[in-house]
This record gives sequence, structure tokens and C-alpha cells, in this order.
Amino acid sequence: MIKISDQSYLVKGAIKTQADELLTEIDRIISSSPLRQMQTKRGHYVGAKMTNCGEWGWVSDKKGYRYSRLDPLTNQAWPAMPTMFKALAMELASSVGFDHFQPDVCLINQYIPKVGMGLHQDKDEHDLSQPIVSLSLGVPAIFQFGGFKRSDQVNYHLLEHGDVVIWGGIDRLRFHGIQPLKLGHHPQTGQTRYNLTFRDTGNIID
Ligand SMILES: O=C(O)CCC(=O)C(=O)O
Ligand SMILES: [Fe+2]
Repeated sequence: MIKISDQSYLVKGAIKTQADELLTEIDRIISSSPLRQMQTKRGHYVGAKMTNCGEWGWVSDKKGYRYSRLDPLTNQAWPAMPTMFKALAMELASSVGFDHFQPDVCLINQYIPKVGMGLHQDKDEHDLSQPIVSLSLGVPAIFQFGGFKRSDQVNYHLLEHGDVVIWGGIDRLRFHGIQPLKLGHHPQTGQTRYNLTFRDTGNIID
């Protein structure tokens, strides 16, 4: 395990043995809530294609970013979070000292060559005491991990198939991003990288 900041960790190869099962579940989720490019307030499109599983899903459209219980594409609830997803995310969180993590959303990002994700903070969750658990599958990518201001210096970390990044506590609001994906090939995903990001929205379902 590599400590990349005070309460941030990169665990190389942590989910290699679960990768097949994760990819099978991703296919199943995508077949009911398809990957799609989301729009931003300014009318641009988010580069990565996205979908979700869990009680909530992260969505973006001309009204902005938010969590929604329904998939706006299907008007149905998001597919349930597979039991193994939740158990794995909880185990990974607790392995670096974040106990009692109860993710209620898993955002699935799909990157193809040239697609990245600009520097941003994950701050749409109400409960910032809970960490972010982020899994990488397929083609490698360069993760940028910065400070608390967009202009702060960033460090670069290679994320390969099976790697996990976990950040929380005092690091929860650090800026981070993904550099545009380089052309590559992975036997299980082709030219694609998948990222699964587990969060606790802090939303209460009544
Ligand atoms: O793809 C990644 O590794 C990071 C994704 C991310 O930061 C996000 O979805 O908020
Ligand atoms: Fe993020």
C-alpha cells in the first residue's frame, strides 16, 4: 500500500482477483442502465460515459450536478448495488482505517482513448466524513492528485488494472482528475478503462 497523502492510499493490484466478477457485474448493470454522456450546466458533455448502481446515482444535466434516485434515461431506480461490490468497497475502506463505510452509490465511468476527467473535487455528497473508494479496471490511466485549490501542485500516479485509490478524512476534498487516456489494449476491456467510484451520499431515503 502506498500512502499518497495523509489519509489517501493507492493499493496496487488490490482487486485483481475480483476483476472478472466486477466486469461481469458492470455488463449486467449497463444492460439495464446504459452508459451515457452527461451534459453540464454550460451545455458541454462530460467526457467519460457514466452510469450508476445503488440507491442513488450521480447525474448531471443542464440543471447541474446532483444525486438522483432514478435513472433519468429509464425513469427507473438504478440497478441495485451487487452485494460483492458493497462488501469489497467496505473491506477496502476498512483496510486503510476507514471503518463503517456504507456506500449507497457506485458511479461507473467508462473512458476511451483521448478521454479524461478534468481536475475536480467530489463534493456533491452531504456526508464528507466518509471516504471515496475508487477502483480501476482495463487500460491504465494517469491519476492526478492535487491540493485543496485547483491551482495547487498535483502529483501523478499510474492506475492500472486492479488498482484501488482511497481518500478521505482531511484529504476528502482534494482536487483530482484523470489525464486523457492513451491508446492501449487490455485483454478484458479492449481500449477501455472502467472506474468504479463508491461514495456515501449521506442522503436519507424516507
Ligand atoms: O476515473 C477515475 O479514476 C476518477 C473518477 C472520479 O474522480 C470521479 O468519478 O469523480
Ligand atoms: Fe472525482
